[in-house]
Amino acid sequence: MAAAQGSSDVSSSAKVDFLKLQNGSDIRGVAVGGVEVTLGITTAGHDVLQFGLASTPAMFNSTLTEDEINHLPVDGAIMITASHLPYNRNGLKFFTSAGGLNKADIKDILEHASRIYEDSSHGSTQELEQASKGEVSNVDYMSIYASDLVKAVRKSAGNKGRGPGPRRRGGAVIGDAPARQGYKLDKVLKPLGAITTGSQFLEPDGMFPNHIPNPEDKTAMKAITQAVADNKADLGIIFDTDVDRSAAVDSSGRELNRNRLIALMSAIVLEEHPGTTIVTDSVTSDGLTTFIENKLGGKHHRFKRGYKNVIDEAIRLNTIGEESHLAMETSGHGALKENHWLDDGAYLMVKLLNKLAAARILNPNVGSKVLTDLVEGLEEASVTVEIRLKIDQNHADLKGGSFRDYGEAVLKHLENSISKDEHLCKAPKNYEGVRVSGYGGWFLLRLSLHDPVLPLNIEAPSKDDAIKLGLAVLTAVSEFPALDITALNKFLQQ
Ligand SMILES: O=P(O)(O)OC[C@H]1O[C@H](O)[C@H](O)[C@@H](O)[C@@H]1O
Repeated sequence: MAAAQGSSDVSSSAKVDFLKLQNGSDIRGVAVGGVEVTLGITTAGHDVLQFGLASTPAMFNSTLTEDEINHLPVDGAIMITASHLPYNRNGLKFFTSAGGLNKADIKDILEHASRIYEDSSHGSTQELEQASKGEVSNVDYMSIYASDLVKAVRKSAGNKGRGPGPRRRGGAVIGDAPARQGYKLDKVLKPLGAITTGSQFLEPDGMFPNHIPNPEDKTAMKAITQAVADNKADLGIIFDTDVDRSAAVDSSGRELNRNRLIALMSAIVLEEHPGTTIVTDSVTSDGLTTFIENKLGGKHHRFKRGYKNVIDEAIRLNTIGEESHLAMETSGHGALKENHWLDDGAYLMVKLLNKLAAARILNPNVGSKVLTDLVEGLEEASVTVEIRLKIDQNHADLKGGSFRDYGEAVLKHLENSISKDEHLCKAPKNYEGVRVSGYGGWFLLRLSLHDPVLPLNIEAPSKDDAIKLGLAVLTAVSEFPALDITALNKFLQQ
């Protein structure tokens, strides 16, 4: 199993000796990992609360919820999920009340686990079960968590009526919960008075038969947009598998994801915290910066790719006296200071529902246009592409070095080459890769966080301009034979 990273920087030692833990999982975790995790924990003498099918943000929340009857809060939580990755992958996310564990903590856990395994007698499952000392209880935590979300939205609506309960145009909030987290719709949206008829793919199915469970995926967004249109709904909401990412669609079918969702969240957060800094990943658009800084009066800090990087940077800014309340990636990961810096797709959607609920107090007929209006003025490029260039790790040109070194060499060469081009200008502030403006648009070439890949993002006002930017990259990278430039050539020849 791969260990997935969470989001905190609590010291490793504080977390080793969990007293009472719980585990929950997305749909594939139920089938694969839950039993083994529980057995491992009880064998070590600790009690386990099993939540069954759960979401990542809920698992973290269970470390904070005060509920003596249900033995809450727990000391630590483990979520079994591989998010949007295929059904045959799995991973673990670990939480304490201080947030998710970071890379160093996880390395520590893995080293501990490996030592314990080596020292153990490698007993059979039956022997382990017999040795088991901790107690296992089942708790329906998702109901507790969902009712807290409902309370949060009701509070925003001044506790009047049932909440946003969209009624215009047939009054529906449509959910597309890629076959995994749909059950939550009934527990959150229905009590708020929303009609959820037309919601789709709600039956848990770990094979993900309908589309990749990823709000960045075009097919996924098309599916929810179609459902909104078919049902004349006010709002569509879509999550990834473990609900730490989300996106929305307004009643006119306009997608509220990627830069647009960051713009929308920034508008909401900057109303509450004027002038605050919004931290985002590196592939956000120039239009987003203009929108945050000129229209909303905030500060845009474009940092690195990776939700953990973005969250940690926002936390760091606060510690050095720069106020930041929102850290968000174009992938749909978003964390708010008010929500313990947890990347929580459900909480982002609650913030949107809050906005809708508050607007309905003034005008009961108002729909999701309230949200769309908040991103009015966000400039968007006509052409937006991401092209991923693979590095062949076995190629002789690597000369035995790592793909990272090779990628760095490509980037260095690109940087030199663009400095000689009068049409191009290097971004004055940039935290990863090479970001360049020119021809009314920009490109960013960087190393992938995990893979032997150099992702290239290009945004431009026209295909011609995008091609000019792409050609500037091609000229520099063609000198590196271990780099597969097929995808770039294909784009340039289209
Ligand atoms: O660097 P890339 O290959 O584009 O991957 C970047 C992505 O990696 C993971 O999925 C992280 O969870 C995301 O936060 C990040 O955006």
